[in-house]
Amino acid sequence: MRAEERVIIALDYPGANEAEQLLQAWAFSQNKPFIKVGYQLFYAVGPEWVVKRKQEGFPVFLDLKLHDIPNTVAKGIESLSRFGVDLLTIHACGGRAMLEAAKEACEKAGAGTRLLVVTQLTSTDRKMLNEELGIPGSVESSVIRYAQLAYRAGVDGVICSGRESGMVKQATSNDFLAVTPGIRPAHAEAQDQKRVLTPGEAIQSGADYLVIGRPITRATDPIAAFEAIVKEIKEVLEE
Ligand SMILES: O=C(O)c1cc(=O)[nH]c(=O)n1[C@@H]1O[C@H](COP(=O)(O)O)[C@@H](O)[C@H]1O
Repeated sequence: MRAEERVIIALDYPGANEAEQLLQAWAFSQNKPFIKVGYQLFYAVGPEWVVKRKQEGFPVFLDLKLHDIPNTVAKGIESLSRFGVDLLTIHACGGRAMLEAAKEACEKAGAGTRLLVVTQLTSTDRKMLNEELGIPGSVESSVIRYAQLAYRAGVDGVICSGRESGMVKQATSNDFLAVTPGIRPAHAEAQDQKRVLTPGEAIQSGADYLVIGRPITRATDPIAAFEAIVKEIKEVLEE
């Protein structure tokens, strides 16, 4: 996979105008970047906008992080799979029956959509895990536990921080996708993220894709920021 294909730009914008302004840069390019549409944009623009981006050639990650009883999640995935996006997300803490039902629904749709499982959010640190959520042990051990559960349920991969991607691969399989948010170029502020790595570090640790939002979308020159990240990844891949 080329360096530019490993970056997923999180289009966390309030509406279509802001998102389209960024995507304009690739209007005539054959190599469109991977984009992620999350709650904020999806609830504002709806499915048609997402389907249109797919038709234009953008690989799309529709990140709605479903979490409910197995039947409800499976029916939700059934509806979402019709959009023909590349990636969808559900939460690991829904448990094995939920994960299996979601995967079955995704496969049944036959659109080739891959299903990812959110382990522990990258905004979670050990103190929060232990004291607020009441889950004992380290964040890493919880991520690995969820990743193994997800792997056994037959989904395609997990969302975890770059700090855990190598461990996830070791505990599951090298083909099991590790998609990592919480990416911050050196010296950038972590903001609400707790488990952060630089783009180069995340790739080095075995991440397949990096999800990056504000370091690109809030940069004074978002395209230059995207290109600098791609350059950093390239350097690591060529090492
Ligand atoms: O599922 C995700 O993409 C996700 C999981 C997670 O654990 N942490 C996380 O930050 N994300 C998403 O990744 C993006 C990170 O954005 P920035 O912090 O702006 O780079 C956001 O769109 C989050 O919703």
